Amino acid sequence: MTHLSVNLNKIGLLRNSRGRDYPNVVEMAKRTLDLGAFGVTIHPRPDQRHATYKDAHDLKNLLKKYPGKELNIEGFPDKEFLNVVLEAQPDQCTLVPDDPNQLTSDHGWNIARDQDALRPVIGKLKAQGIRVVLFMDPIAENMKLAKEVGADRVELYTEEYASQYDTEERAAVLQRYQDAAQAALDAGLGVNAGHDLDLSNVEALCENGAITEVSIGHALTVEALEYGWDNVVKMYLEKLS
Ligand SMILES: CC(=O)[C@@H](O)[C@H](O)COP(=O)(O)O
Ligand SMILES: NCC(=O)COP(=O)(O)O
Repeated sequence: MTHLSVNLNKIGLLRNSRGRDYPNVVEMAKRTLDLGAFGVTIHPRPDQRHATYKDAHDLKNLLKKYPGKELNIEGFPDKEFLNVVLEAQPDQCTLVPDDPNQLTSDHGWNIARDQDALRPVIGKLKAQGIRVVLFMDPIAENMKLAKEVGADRVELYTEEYASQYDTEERAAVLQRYQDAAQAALDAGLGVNAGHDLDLSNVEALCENGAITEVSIGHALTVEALEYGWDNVVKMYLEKLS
């Protein structure tokens, strides 16, 4: 079984588009957890275009009422982001090497280049009992270094898997992700995955059991326009069970 963490960024985007608290991110998180999701994720970006730093605190307060469920906060570890994470104390923090002006996340860490910056950040988060995840491209050779800089898990960046899923490259690409996941496990890391996963491609990625948690938001929100939020969350839970 793979845990489902629903990314609420697009709920935040809809909310921010009218300047009122509707839809309410905390209400959607509560609804999602009550449906059986393992957790919720937000990825607040410096411009707070969708998820906000206030959402981090509000969601943390909600999760206090859900023992065993988790809050995952993703983002680039700049000073403001780290202050928010250290205040909010999520269960998990996924560090993502995004520039502020990126449309969305589109690459994993270059740990060999960034290790001196990452080590103290990871140490500070872990000292607070926060599980630390590094957002990584599916390159098996890089997994040992993720462990060496102190990460607890990696999150495999799955855009390439998703974009190749409906092509004849599917099997080869999936094998590369499975090899990267196994290399992470062999290095003593847990394995998460996310970005562009959807109802059609999530099952094949997770069926060998190597992946502990997927975080899904964009496609899930779009699919909910067709099937309804509750039905879509239940559909993912069924596929990941
Ligand atoms: C790291 C990752 O893949 C997700 O957090 C993704 O970046 C969502 O961000 P947007 O919702 O801004 O696309
Ligand atoms: N880490 C991936 C995530 O949180 C959601 O990515 P997406 O499903 O919005 O592409």
